Amino acid sequence: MCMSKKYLIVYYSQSGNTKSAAELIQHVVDADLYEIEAQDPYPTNYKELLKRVREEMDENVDVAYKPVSIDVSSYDVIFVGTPNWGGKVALPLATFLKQQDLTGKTILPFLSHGGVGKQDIEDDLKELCPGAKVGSAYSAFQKVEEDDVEDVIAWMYQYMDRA
Ligand SMILES: Cc1cc2nc3c(=O)[nH]c(=O)nc-3n(C[C@H](O)[C@H](O)[C@H](O)COP(=O)(O)O)c2cc1C
Repeated sequence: MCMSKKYLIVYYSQSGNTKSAAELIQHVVDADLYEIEAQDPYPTNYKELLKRVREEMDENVDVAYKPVSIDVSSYDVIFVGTPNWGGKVALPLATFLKQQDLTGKTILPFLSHGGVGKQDIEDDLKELCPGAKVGSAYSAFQKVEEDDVEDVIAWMYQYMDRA
């Protein structure tokens, strides 16, 4: 991967799994790292969390996120990390992405899932980031460990010439 490019990692993580992948990526590539958080924190109780997210998805809510100062225009490659939420990008991160102009940017998605894999998350990202080049996602079951670093490097290096 060309090191003169500027790299950003932006992610949402409800229970820390996507965060572990974000931190592993930052271990490999010199990137600025930002976490998106919901303005109104989600319940810690899993049933209540699912209920709220289901309602927000049904009602197509743009879930607000806590103010964060990221100027995406200064980056060439943006690693975007999300948990799989019903085959979609986590809602506060989706709101953030919708509000950015990512035209011409390379988006490298990574995600954590609970057993179903990446489903339609790449397509969801393409819709959320019109004009961006969205690569194929690195997908992890729950948390990544240090041992996964070789897989992460192999995934990143697919984009060496293009990113
Ligand atoms: C609202 C919600 C919806 C989810 N939907 C799915 C799903 O459709 N498929 C799946 O494999 N996992 C699903 N999961 C599980 C998460 O993707 C999984 O636990 C992930 O590791 C969480 O990452 P995080 O710790 O970064 O939040 C869902 C979790 C939540 C909270």
